[in-house]
This record gives sequence, C-alpha cells and structure tokens, in this order.
Amino acid sequence: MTGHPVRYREASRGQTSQVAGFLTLPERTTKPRRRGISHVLDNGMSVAEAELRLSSAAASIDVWKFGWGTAYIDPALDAKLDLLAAHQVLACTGGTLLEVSWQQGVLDRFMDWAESVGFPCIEVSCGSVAIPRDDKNAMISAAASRFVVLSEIGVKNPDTPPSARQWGADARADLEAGARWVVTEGRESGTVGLYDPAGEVRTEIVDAVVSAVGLENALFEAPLRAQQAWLIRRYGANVNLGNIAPADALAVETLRLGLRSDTMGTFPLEESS
Ligand SMILES: O=C(O)[C@H](CS(=O)(=O)O)OP(=O)(O)O
Repeated sequence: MTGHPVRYREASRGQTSQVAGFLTLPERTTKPRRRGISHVLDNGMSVAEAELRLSSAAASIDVWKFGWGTAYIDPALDAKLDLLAAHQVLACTGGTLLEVSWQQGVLDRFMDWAESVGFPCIEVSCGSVAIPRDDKNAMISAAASRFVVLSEIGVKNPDTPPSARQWGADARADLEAGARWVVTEGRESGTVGLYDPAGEVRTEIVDAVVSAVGLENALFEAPLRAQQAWLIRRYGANVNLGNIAPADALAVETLRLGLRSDTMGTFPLEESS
C-alpha cells in the first residue's frame, strides 16, 4: 500500500469535535431555551434506545413527546422519565392521549396522572377530536397552572383543512389561554396540516401563524428533512422544530448549523458567530 499510513485514534485521547471550534457557524441558543427548540416524537422506543439517543444528542433535544398513548401503556415509563429529567429534556404527553381523555370525560384524572408520574409538560390538541374553542381554552389555562403547555393547532383529517386565517386565529387564542408554544400539526408523516399530501409546506399557513404569534412561540412539526431545511432556510438556525425522529436529532442540528448541503451557506451574516 502507498500513501500516508492508516493511524487509528488512541483510546485515551478524550478530545471531541464539540471543542474543535475552527468553523464559523450560526449562533445557536442553548438549553433551556424558548427559541431554537428541537422537539422529538418517540414512537415507543425502549429505555435502552432512548439512552443511546440521548448519549449523543441530549444537548440538541429540548422536548421529548411520548407519541400517541405510549406513555399510558409503557411499563418502563418511570425509568424513561428519570432519564429525560437527568438530561434536562422536557417529557411531554402526546396530544392524542389528552383527546381520548377529554372524549371519555376523564380529563381531570389524566392531568392528575400526568402530574403524579412526573410529566413537566403536556400537549393540548384537537387534531382528531373536534373540541370546542371554549373547552380548549379552559383546558389550556387549567393545564398551564400545573405544566408547561404545548397546544396544537390544525387537524389530522386531510379532508377538512382549516383556512390559513383560522390557523392564525387559533394560534393567537391558544397563546392567550396560556400555551408556552403553539404547535402546528404535521403528524409523523409530514403530509397533513402544515403540509400538502406531497409533503410540501403550505406557506400561507406558516405566514399566518408567524404573523399571529411570532416565531419564538410557534413550533412547527417538521418530520422530514426537506421540511426542516425549508424552515431553517427561511427563519434561520433557531426556528422551533417538532416531531423530529429521535434518531435524527443530531442530523437536524447539522441542518441548523449549515453543516449539511441542504442549508449550507444560507444564513444571514448577522446570525454567524
Ligand atoms: O403523539 C400524538 O398524539 C400525535 C402524533 S401524530 O401527529 O399522530 O404523528 O399527535 P399530536 O396531536 O400531534 O401530538
């Protein structure tokens, strides 16, 4: 063999790329933060898998949503909640769990349970069940005295999309009722709500929501790389992104920092440090 000899890293070196510091990158907010949050959707992973993900990406993950009703049936819930707390990641229930509880008339019991097991955060949504505005307001304000509240706007049924104007009005109402962040529906698939069936961003909805509540209060569900990149190119490294697959959390951080082709060199100068 010719050329430079292969040299493997010595096991005891203890240096990481986090301290390399030789690139000029956009300025990133740090945890705990309001702007620039990454919210992941856990589709039911084991504690061991969660530990694996957090070992490399905890600094990039702000909110960890237990998808759908997984929190309710996961026998390892306690261990997972402990793990998330140790990494300063906000554990959050899925909106569907609250909607089922509301439908069955046991919302108080849901909130008591969520508080007693140690969820610092819950999601109040109406994506599958049509919850009247007054009820949603009451739920958000009751929950806000006990939890960090993420409220979700938009619906899961692609046949009944609200108008952009309605998205804006709902975002404003949720924020006024006490939500910390207003989440825009995109599902795990990224093909409903904020997106068309091909996964393209409905820009008029993004515009309506941002103009109603501002960027720091809006959290865009964006499960697909093209959607994440579109939002980062438009709003910069510190746009709030949600429904990220836990395995993608570090990859999304590279998109935010322009360390991937999709967003490379697209940041305004004033955002660089
Ligand atoms: O976790 C949930 O309940 C979901 C996830 S998804 O949108 O169905 O993929 O719903 P949400 O109401 O967005 O929390």
